[in-house]
Amino acid sequence: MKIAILGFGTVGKGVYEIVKKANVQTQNLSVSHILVRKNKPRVLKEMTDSIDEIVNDQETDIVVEALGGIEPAHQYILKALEHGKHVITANKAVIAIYLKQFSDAANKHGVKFYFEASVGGGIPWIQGLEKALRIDTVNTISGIFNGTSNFILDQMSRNEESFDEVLAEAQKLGYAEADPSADIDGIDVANKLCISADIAYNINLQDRKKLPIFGIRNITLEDVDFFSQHGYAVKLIGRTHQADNKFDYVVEPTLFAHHSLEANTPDNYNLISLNGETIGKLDFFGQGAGMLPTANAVIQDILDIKEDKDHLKRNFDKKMIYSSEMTKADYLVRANADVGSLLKEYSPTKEGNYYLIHQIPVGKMHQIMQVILKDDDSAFMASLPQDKIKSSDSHLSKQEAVA
Ligand SMILES: NC(=O)C1=CN([C@@H]2O[C@H](COP(=O)(O)OP(=O)(O)OC[C@H]3O[C@@H](n4cnc5c(N)ncnc54)[C@H](OP(=O)(O)O)[C@@H]3O)[C@@H](O)[C@H]2O)C=CC1
Ligand SMILES: N[C@@H](CC=O)C(=O)O
Repeated sequence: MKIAILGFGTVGKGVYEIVKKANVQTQNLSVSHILVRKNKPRVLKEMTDSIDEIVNDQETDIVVEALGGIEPAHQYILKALEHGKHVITANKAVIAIYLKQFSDAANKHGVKFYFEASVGGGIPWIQGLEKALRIDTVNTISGIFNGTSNFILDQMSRNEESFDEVLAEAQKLGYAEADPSADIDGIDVANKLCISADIAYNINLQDRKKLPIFGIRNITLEDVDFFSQHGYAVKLIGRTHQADNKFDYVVEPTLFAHHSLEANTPDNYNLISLNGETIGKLDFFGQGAGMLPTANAVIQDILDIKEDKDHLKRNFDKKMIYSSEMTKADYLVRANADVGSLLKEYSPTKEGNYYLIHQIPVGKMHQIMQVILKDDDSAFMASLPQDKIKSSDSHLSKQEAVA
């Protein structure tokens, strides 16, 4: 099979490297083209700057899109599908918006559109989710979906390195997005959660403007220490659950007890869980970012196409209602401004600059946080796992009540 790779950065190079290694599974694969920008030197004979040359090449079977971003990735994927090429992409930003359009185009032109690498890097998450859905309704999806933010939080807590230092390291290691604000502001998690929810619920969740998304941009070493003193590690989490034709959805920092699986997910690793009716809780763990793990997931899709393996078919046309009130949680909010009055309905208690708020609807907490940020743009918040905060030995239950 001949493969064209669009984009020769971290992922594109990883795919090229694995195909070139030509092991037993991949020995009949070869790279026909590599799309690079006009101004780039052509250091490999496969390089071209013409997408038309690629889609019009009768011998190219599969196009691997690894450019990133929305345009021209969106147009190039459609063009390749319309020219009868199978398409594989790792680009969650473009899939989160156009999954239905790509799937419809692939069906129309009798080709496959696969995207395992787009969520969870090297973890076979999409495949695991689709397999669970063959039998079960999946009610909950949650977990650590971003390698860069996990690497940052892990290094901050283990080595007391500053946020900026660790972010620079994550960029050097090829974990971060071209614009790393997607990693630290929760947008990348939101894209991956959106793709997962689209598949799990068979919906087309395109408009995420009103969804609660809060990242780790404002976290400090002092926050990490404070949480740790109280027995918790902080992780950036994506979470959705459905019931009675409604679903909720949130991206936010969350605290986990030191002994939990989440707290022990290190480096660039992801931990994604689903809950199905008969299977119960299933956890998926592995490297969520990085050149070779991500390229490995792309090659798995290539081999599925080579072996003519179908993935789950979805039309993404179910209508469900998003509810911001479906779930309540306890939160810790760190703010320099006096925010007690904003939160008084939820019995806040206070320790230093940290407010503990009880059982507030998730959507409401995110709305209030937007107000708090207007007074203190360095404020931070994290939710708490329900079963932990109520334990009588928790230091957090011994805080002062806010008048
Ligand atoms: N890195 C990772 O661990 C993972 C990445 N992904 C996804 O994979 C995709 C690629 O990521 P990654 O490889 O890390 O990104 P990189 O920035 O390392 O690579 C992208 C490459 O594509 C090139 N490129 C961008 N636009 C064009 C264009 N119009 N024509 C030709 N070349 C272009 C870039 O060139 P230039 O540098 O000149 O802009 C760059 O060389 C992204 O969607 C990302 O979200 C998914 C899972 C994991
Ligand atoms: N920037 C992303 C790359 C993989 O999806 C991450 O850090 O998880």
